[in-house]
Amino acid sequence: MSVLRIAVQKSGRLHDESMELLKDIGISIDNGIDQLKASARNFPVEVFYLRNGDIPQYLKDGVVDAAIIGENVLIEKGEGINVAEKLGFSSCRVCIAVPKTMEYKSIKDLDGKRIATSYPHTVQMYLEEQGIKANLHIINGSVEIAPNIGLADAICDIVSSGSTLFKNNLKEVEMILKSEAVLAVSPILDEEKQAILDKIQFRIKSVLKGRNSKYVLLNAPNDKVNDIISVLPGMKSPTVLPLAEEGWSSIHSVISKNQFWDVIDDLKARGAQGILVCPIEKMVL
Ligand SMILES: Nc1ncnc2c1ncn2[C@@H]1O[C@H](COP(=O)(O)OP(=O)(O)OP(=O)(O)O)[C@@H](O)[C@H]1O
Ligand SMILES: O=P(O)(O)OC[C@H]1O[C@H](OP(=O)(O)OP(=O)(O)O)[C@H](O)[C@@H]1O
Ligand SMILES: [Mg+2]
Repeated sequence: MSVLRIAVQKSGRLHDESMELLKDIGISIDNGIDQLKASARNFPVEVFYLRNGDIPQYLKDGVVDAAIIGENVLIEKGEGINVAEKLGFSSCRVCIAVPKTMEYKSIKDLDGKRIATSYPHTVQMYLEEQGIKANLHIINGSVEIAPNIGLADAICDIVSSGSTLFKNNLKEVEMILKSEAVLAVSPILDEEKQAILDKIQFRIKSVLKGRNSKYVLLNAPNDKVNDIISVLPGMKSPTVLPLAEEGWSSIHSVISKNQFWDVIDDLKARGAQGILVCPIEKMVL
C-alpha cells in the first residue's frame, strides 16, 4: 500500500507548529525527532525531519512527496513545486533594507551596490524586473549585521516584527514578497499518493477553518432576535432556540476571527446578553 512521505523542518521556527498541525489532523507520530524518519500510527504517512532549505530539492527529486515549508524558500529554490495549501502560520516578508542614515529614494539607489542576502535568486529576480544591477553577497544567517561590518551597502532578508532591522540600525525600503508556511507538493504524485494527499488537504482545511472561527452563544429578548441575527453570519444561518424563561431566546452562530470584536460590539448594542465565545476544533463544510 502507498505511503505519502511528508517533510517537516527538523528544528527551527516551523517545527512546532508543523507538528501541531499534523496532530490536529489526526496524524499521530510515535517517535521523536532524533530519528530522521517516523511513521504515523494511524495513517499512511511517513514524516521526514529535514532542514527547511534542503526541502525543495528533496521535493524536486521525489525523495519526499509533500512538505510543510516557508513559501519564501519555495520561491527561492522550489521552481515547479506546487503550493497545495497556505497554512496560516510563520507569516513574514522578504524585504530589502538599508542603513537608516542612507538617503533612499528608489530602487535605483541600489544600482552597483553590494547586497547581502540568503535569498540570492529572489533578490536577483526582483532587481532584474526593475533593471538594476547589484553585487550579491550570499550569507546564510545574521544577514542584518552585514552593513555594520562593511560587508554590504544593503541587505535582503526576512522581516517579521522588524525588531532585528531596528536593532541593527536598518530601515525597510522594498518589500519583495510576503510568505507564510505552506503545504508544498511534488509535481510527480501517483494516483494512490494523490488520494492520501486529498484526505490530508481536506482535514487541513477543516482545522484551519476551525482555527479562524469562533462559536458564539448569546441570550436575547425575543423582540430583539431579528435585529441580532441580521448581523450574524453562521455556517448556514444562526440557530435560535427558546430559553426556559418565557420571552427569551438563545442564539448560536459562527463568527470569523477577523470580524470578531466588531461583531461583538454590534451584538451588545442590539441587546445581546450573556455572550459566550468558544473555540472551534474543526469545521467541516
Ligand atoms: N522572524 C520570523 N517570523 C516569522 N516567520 C519566520 C521568521 N523567520 C523565518 N520565518 C519563516 O520560517 C522559516 C524557517 O525559518 P528558520 O529560521 O527556522 O529556518 P532556516 O534557518 O531558514 O532554515 P533551515 O531549517 O534550513 O535551517 C523561514 O523560511 C520563513 O518562512
Ligand atoms: O523582524 P523580526 O521579527 O526581528 O524577524 C526577522 C529575523 O528573524 C529571522 O532570523 P532568525 O531569528 O530565524 O535567525 P537566523 O538568521 O539564525 O535564521 C530573520 O532571518 C530575521 O533575522
Ligand atoms: Mg531564520
